[in-house]
Amino acid sequence: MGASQKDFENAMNQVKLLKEDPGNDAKLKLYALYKQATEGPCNVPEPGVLNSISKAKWDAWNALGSLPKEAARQDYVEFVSSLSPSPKSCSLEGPGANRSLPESEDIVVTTEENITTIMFNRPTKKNALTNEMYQDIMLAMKAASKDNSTITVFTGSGDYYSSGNDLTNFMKISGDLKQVAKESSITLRKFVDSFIDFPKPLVAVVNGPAMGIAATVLGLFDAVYASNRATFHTPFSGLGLTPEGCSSYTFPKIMGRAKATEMLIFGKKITATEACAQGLVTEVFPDDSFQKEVWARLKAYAKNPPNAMRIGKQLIRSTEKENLHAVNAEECRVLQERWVSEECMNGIQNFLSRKAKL
Ligand SMILES: CCCCCC/C=C/C(=O)SCCNC(=O)CCNC(=O)[C@H](O)C(C)(C)COP(=O)(O)OP(=O)(O)OC[C@H]1O[C@@H](n2cnc3c(N)ncnc32)[C@H](O)[C@@H]1OP(=O)(O)O
Repeated sequence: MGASQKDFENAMNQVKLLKEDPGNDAKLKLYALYKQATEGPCNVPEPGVLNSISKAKWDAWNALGSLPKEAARQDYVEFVSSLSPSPKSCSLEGPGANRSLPESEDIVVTTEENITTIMFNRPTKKNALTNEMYQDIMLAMKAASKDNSTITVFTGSGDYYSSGNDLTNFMKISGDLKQVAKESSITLRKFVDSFIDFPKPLVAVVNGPAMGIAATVLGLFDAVYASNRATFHTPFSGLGLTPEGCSSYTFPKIMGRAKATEMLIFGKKITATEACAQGLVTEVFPDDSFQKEVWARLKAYAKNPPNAMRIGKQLIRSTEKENLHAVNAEECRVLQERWVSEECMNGIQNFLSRKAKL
C-alpha cells in the first residue's frame, strides 16, 4: 500500500526536525519529490542559467518526468525515513515543540503554550525572503489569525533575523521586467496588508540583524524584543529603491522625521540600543539570555484572556488602518516604478557581482 497523506505530512515534519543538514543533493531530491507529490509533473518555465539554485531545483523536479503523485509521495516518505531512521527520538525543545504543517521548507510554523511562532528558516542565506516565502508567510498569518493561539511571534533561525528581500527574486519570475515588477508590487501589497490587518498581538523576537522589508514591517508590530546583537538596516537608496512596509509613515511617526530619514533615505544602520531609544524596539536583552528571558515573558503574556488582548489591539490599530492601507498602496505603486529603473538594476547588479567576487 502507498503512503497516506498523513504519512506524507509526518515525513514533512520529520524533515524539519533533522538534526544534521542532509546536504544539497538530498535537499534537491526532497524538493523534487515534494513538488511532484503535491503539484504533479514540473509545470513551470525553466529558469535561466544565471539562477543556478532555481535551475538546480527545476532540473531535479523536471527529471521526475511523469511519475504519479502517489508514487512521489511514497518515495518522499521512504527517502525521509532513510535520512532519519529514528523519527520518534526527534523532538524540539523550548518554544515550538508542536509543529503545524510547514508550508515550505524555509518557513517553520509552530504552536505552543498559546503562542504561534512563524520562523524564517533559511539561515545559510541570512533568512532572505524568497517569493515562495512571502506566500507562505501570508498563509501562515492567515492560519495564525484563526487558530487558538493568543499571540503570534516572528523570529529567525541562525544568526540573522532576516536580510530582507532576496535580491535574486526578480530573476526567478518569468516574463518581462515590467510584468515582474507589477506582480511583485501586488505580492508586496498583500504581504504588508497581512501585517496591517493582523487581528492578534504580533510580536517580533529579533534574534539578529534585520534588513529591508524585515526591518520596515516591524513598525506594524505590537512589540519588538531584540537581542543586543540585532541591528536595523534599510539600505533602500543604495539599491535604487524606496521605503516599503508602511515605513514611510510608521518610522517618522515612531522616531521622528530626521531619524527616519537617516535610516530610510541615507541607509544608516542602527544598533538595537539605538532602535530602542528611538521607539522602534520595545526592549533590548543581552544575547546570552535573550531567548530565555523573552520566551518566559511571552509565555506569561500569552496566558491573558485572548479576546481582551485581540480587542485591545484592534482598538489601538483601528484609527490607523485606513491610513496604513493608503500608505501601503502608494509605496507599492512607487516601488513598481523603481524596480524597472536603471538605479535599481545597478543596485541589484552590484550586490550580485559582489557575490561573484567572493
Ligand atoms: C514581493 C517583493 C517584495 C520586495 C520588497 C522590497 C524589499 C526590499 C528589501 O528588503 S531591500 C534589502 C535587501 N537586502 C539586502 O540588501 C541585503 C543583501 N545582503 C547583504 O548585504 C549581505 O549578504 C549581508 C549583510 C546580509 C550578510 O553579509 P555576510 O555576513 O558577508 O554574508 P554573505 O553576504 O556571504 O551572505 C551569506 C549568503 O546569503 C546570501 N544573501 C544574504 N542576504 C541576501 C539577500 N537579501 N538576497 C539574496 N541573497 C542573500 C548571500 O548572497 C550569501 O549567499 P552565497 O553563500 O554567496 O550563496
